[in-house]
Amino acid sequence: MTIAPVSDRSLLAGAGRVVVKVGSSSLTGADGRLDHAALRALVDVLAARRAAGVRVVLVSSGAIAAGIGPLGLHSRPRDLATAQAAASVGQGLLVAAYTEAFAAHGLRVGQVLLTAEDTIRRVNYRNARRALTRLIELGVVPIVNENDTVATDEIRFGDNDRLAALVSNLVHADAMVLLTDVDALYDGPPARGGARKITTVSGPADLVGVEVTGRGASVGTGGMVTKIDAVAIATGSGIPVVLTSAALAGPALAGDEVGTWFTPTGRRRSNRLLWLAHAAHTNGRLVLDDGAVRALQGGLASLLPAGITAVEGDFEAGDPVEMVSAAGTVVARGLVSFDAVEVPSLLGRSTSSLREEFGPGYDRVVVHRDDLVLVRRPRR
Ligand SMILES: Nc1ncnc2c1ncn2[C@@H]1O[C@H](COP(=O)(O)OP(=O)(O)O)[C@@H](O)[C@H]1O
Ligand SMILES: N[C@@H](CCC(=O)OP(=O)(O)O)C(=O)O
Repeated sequence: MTIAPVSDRSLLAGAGRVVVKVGSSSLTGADGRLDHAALRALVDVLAARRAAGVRVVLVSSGAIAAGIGPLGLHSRPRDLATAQAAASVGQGLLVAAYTEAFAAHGLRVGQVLLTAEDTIRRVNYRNARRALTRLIELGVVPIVNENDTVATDEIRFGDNDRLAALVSNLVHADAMVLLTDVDALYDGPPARGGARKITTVSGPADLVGVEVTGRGASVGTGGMVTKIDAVAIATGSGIPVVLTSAALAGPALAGDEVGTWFTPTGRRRSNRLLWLAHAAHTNGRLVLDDGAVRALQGGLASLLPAGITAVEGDFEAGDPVEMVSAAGTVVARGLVSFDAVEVPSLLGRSTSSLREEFGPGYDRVVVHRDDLVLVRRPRR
């Protein structure tokens, strides 16, 4: 007797915990303002999944879009300060709309605002994880967004796609669903015409030749590029992803054959430093000698002062920095334990000579291995 192959997507139908991310483009009308009917339609679908026993965490964009109308703006603000002001006004309205729509189904929501830093600093990370876990246990639907008002240009997600991938990892989601304004990934920007739909992606090799652009809808940010980055983070840590349109959220969550299905490529792993591995911005660079590069790539070593040949940038202890080889290849990212001004006097020195000269406290590692993540360049 032959057993019919079980579609991977059946995983979704039986998932216990799912992170759903909805983009600004799916929540706004042609005028760029919040589309309440679209929001309610999404909530109806999510509430039905909750009723079926699935714990849903919603990562929702739309704060800036929701602030456009009330502030009398005509389009999405380009400068950071006005975008932050719009997010400040819009986030309250967005969550009020969700609170009302979920309440119609007898469900409570909880607002969770995160910054990129919350996903790398150990204390913040643990806090965020604890709070999200408790909300889920209490039967609340967490509604997550980036804390736009305090996020700085230097360290921010900017789009919610990667944030959703990190949240998926944080809450140990069984699957992540990315909802946008196209029904699937295509082999080129669909607006151009002639592009073909891709139904399954089993690994990076399936993306070779696929053209994705960073320009999305006028209210969205990051286009398909940040979604593919988010997919790499999630699938690389064992979480399958479905990418489809908000209109197909119901079938997607039920495990039907809609959108693009991305199969996991890696295993679940320690996740605190995931964002650091994929961060666009670091505050400085440490140049390493060959021995230090080999030691870090071995996977067990911390970075000692003796392996550093040069320091670049202006950082403080606790900031994210890149570690590069003599040829300039990024080997790792990590949280540094000295200020930039302190490092030059440590260069090339053994920890015992540092202790003798500067006293205890200066014999510590420059980047501890618990605060360090190796960088493997994505193949595009
Ligand atoms: N290869 C591709 N396949 C599908 N969509 C693509 C592709 N390349 C670019 N896009 C664009 O990405 C857009 C979605 O990104 P974005 O506007 O940032 O959405 P969201 O607000 O949902 O995050 C789509 O509207 C589409 O035009
Ligand atoms: N935090 C921002 C999200 C930025 C954004 O537009 O993201 P997305 O639509 O998901 O590409 C907001 O709520 O407006």
